[in-house]
Parts: sequence; structure tokens; C-alpha cells
Amino acid sequence: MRPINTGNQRPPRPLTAEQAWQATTGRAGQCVLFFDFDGTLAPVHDDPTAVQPAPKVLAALDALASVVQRVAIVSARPVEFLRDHFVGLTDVDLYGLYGLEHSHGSGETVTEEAALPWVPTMAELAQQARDELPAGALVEYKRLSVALHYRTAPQLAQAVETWGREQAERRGLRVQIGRMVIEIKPPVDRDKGMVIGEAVQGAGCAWYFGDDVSDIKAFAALRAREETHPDFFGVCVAVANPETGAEVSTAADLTIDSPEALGDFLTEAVHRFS
Ligand SMILES: O=P(O)(O)OC[C@H]1O[C@H](O[C@H]2O[C@H](CO)[C@@H](O)[C@H](O)[C@H]2O)[C@H](O)[C@@H](O)[C@@H]1O
Repeated sequence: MRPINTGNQRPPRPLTAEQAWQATTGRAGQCVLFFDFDGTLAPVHDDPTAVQPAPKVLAALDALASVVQRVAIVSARPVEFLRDHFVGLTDVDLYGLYGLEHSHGSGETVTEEAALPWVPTMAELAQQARDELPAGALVEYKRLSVALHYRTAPQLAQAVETWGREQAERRGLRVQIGRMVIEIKPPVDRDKGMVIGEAVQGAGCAWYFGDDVSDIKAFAALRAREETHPDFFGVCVAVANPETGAEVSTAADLTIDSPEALGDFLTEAVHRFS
């Protein structure tokens, strides 16, 4: 059995959950916990407007916020959506639309200026998608991005993705593939990896929990921080799922079975880190 590291040294890879707990406990006050939202904190639902955080998640995040340096949610959802789903959590940072928006604590929402000129294009694109995509495709308009979903009509995957890619190319936009969704975004350099790279400055340790391919960039940002800062300790945690789970798990240190299991894991973290 590998020895457990309780000092400020990083434990060797591959990591066990126990080693990750132990290495974090002594420096919880310097640690930032980052969470993706859909498929990580909240179980997947056919209707993107109907999702809610898994049981125990809200209470655990609230308690963790006073134990660790920062708790942050890093999502493709708008900040306003996240705020509505975490009412009562006033001491949490919210990064929305892959970092095009953010708010700290209960502060105002700040939007990346370079993205603002793209608002009318996105509104127009959403309307065009509603008009042109086949019945069964679901269009989610998010002010600075448009998500085209086919979860309830998987036979449309190729048609929806092809339509989305063509429109993105025609309009000079970017695409992000996700779980039964293609998302179209402004051509502004902002992703979860960039958010994490900036937000870990000043932290001695960070955990990132995610389930989708866009979260792999966040894992890479933690790995990069470890490379350049030998005292920094990062833990990448995948949340399993049948779509992107294998790819995300391969990039992670640890895998948790589901958002519900994450609720239990975080409840345990409150006790471990306190
Ligand atoms: O960065 P995230 O917080 O993980 O957001 C990624 C996308 O999540 C949502 O779509 C996903 O969840 C839906 C609700 O469970 C599900 O119906 C869909 O199939 C998933 O792709 C959200 O609706 C998207 O806007 C986000 O891009």
C-alpha cells in the first residue's frame, strides 16, 4: 500500500480518494473547489429548464464555503440561471457561459466586453434554429450562446450538428460539443480552462469536478498549475455518465458515480476539511 501523504507535499499519481482527502485537509483554507453544473451538481434531465441540484449539494456547498478558500461554479449556463438555482449561497463565485460572465459572492454580474456585440447575432441565430431545425430539436437561447439539443430525439444528432457547424462557419462563430448538444458561441477566447487558470492564482490547492468534454480544459489548467507551481496541489474529479464519461474519466484523477453520489462525497468533505 502506498504511504499516505499528510504534509504539504503532493501525493504521487495515480491518486486514491483517500490520498486526495489527506493532502487537502491540511491546506483546506488555501483550497478552491470548482464545480461544473449540469451532469455534475445536477442530474441530467430531458428538459434543460427543469434541472435542480442533487440532494445534499446545496447544504454541502454552503458548509464548504466557510471551510475552504473559495467555492466556484463554472458552467455553460448564464450566471442568472446559476444564481436562481443556488439561492441562499451568497459566498460562492459564479462563472457563466464558459466564463463570458462572472459574479463574485452576491456582487453584480459582469459580462466580457468583447462578447457583447454578438448578442444580436445570437438572438437571430436562435430564431433561425427554431424556424429551420426539425421538430424534436430543442433550441436553448442564452443571450451569448445558443445550445441545440437532441437528447429527446437522438436520431437528429447528425442533422442538428451539421446545421450548427454550418451556421457557425457562415457567421464566424465557434462550436462546443457536449452531451447530446452542440453549442454555438461568439468568437471570443474564453473557456473553462482559462477561467481556472486565472482563478487558481493565489490558491495552494484546487479540486475541479466535471462531467463533460469542456471540463477537460479545466483539468488541464490544474495540471498546468502543478507543473509551474510545485507546492500547488490539484485534483481532477470526473462524474460518470454514459455519453462523455469515459473520455472525462480518463483525464481525471478520480471518478464519482453520479451527481447524487457527489452530494454524499461533498457532505463527507465538509467533515474531512473542517
Ligand atoms: O457547463 P455545464 O454546466 O455542464 O453546461 C453544459 C450544458 O448543460 C445543459 O445541457 C445538458 O444538460 C441538460 C439538462 O440536464 C440536458 O438536457 C442536455 O442534454 C445536456 O447537454 C445546458 O442546457 C446547456 O446549455 C449547457 O451547455
